[in-house]
Amino acid sequence: MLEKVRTENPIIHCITNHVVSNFQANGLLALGASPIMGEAPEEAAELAALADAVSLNIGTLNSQSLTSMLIAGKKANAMGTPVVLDPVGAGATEFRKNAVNKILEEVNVAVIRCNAGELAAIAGADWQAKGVDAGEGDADIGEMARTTAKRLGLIIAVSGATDLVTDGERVAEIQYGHEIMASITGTGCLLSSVVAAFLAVHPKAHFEAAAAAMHYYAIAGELASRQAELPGAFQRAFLDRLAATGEGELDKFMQEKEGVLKR
Ligand SMILES: Nc1ncnc2c1ncn2[C@@H]1O[C@H](COP(=O)(O)OP(=O)(O)OP(=O)(O)O)[C@@H](O)[C@H]1O
Ligand SMILES: Cc1ncsc1CCO
Ligand SMILES: [Mg+2]
Repeated sequence: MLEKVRTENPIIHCITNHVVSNFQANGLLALGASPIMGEAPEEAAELAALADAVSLNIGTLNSQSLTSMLIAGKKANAMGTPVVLDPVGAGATEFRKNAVNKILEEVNVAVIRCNAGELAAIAGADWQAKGVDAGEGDADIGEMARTTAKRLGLIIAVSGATDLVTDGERVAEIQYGHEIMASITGTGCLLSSVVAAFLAVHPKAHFEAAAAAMHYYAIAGELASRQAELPGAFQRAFLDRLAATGEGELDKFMQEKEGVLKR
């Protein structure tokens, strides 16, 4: 599924936050997609119309960018283009919570890519999120993801030490990755747009595409963690692994892991 992203080079329209915008664009380029960032309401419909997927991220939302997200999301829906939503810090403020609800009411979102704290906010579960970070809680993340995916009729891809992807019925669990991935900002945000890029080229298999994106990303992170121990070096190594990891490297990595588990 990864090679198809590289050969088709999909255009991803990102309305994202100003913390990660550059990292997100570079990560999409490393993957082999074509990012275009743009958040003016005046051009939101045109950008969404030329894109193969739309990636919405509320990390530094304001009323104008919310308007743009609604315009871009609706245009994408009308064109049959997939929309991914990253509800950054959904539980942190009323503004974010209301915005997520409004987007979910007005736009047909294919995948919500979030961390556990954001999922809990959407699910209405008891949870101590920590700003944009996942935080802590007792709720069963798998159960929360499944019931919320079913209720909203979409796919949920929740990241953390273990990633879960579910459409409410099927569940894929990804155990790869490394904790250093959470030590640089925006690994979740970039992941959301990587999911969008995989959806763009697999229109009939969104669940499989989201799971493949999460596998590729976690493995690239774990491979990069073997090359760099500190955040600055890791960010570089991670971009390099996103670019250099192909289907062959993914297969080799998973076979090695399997071997370790069996031993
Ligand atoms: N403890 C961990 N062990 C392994 N992988 C991790 C760990 N924490 C995060 N990751 C990986 O890092 C990536 C980003 O996930 P994370 O849950 O940190 O997103 P996020 O909270 O939305 O990040 P941000 O908002 O800063 O962009 C995922 O690929 C996830 O698998
Ligand atoms: C730190 C931060 N604040 C708003 S968005 C963002 C990027 C990580 O989600
Ligand atoms: Mg996030």
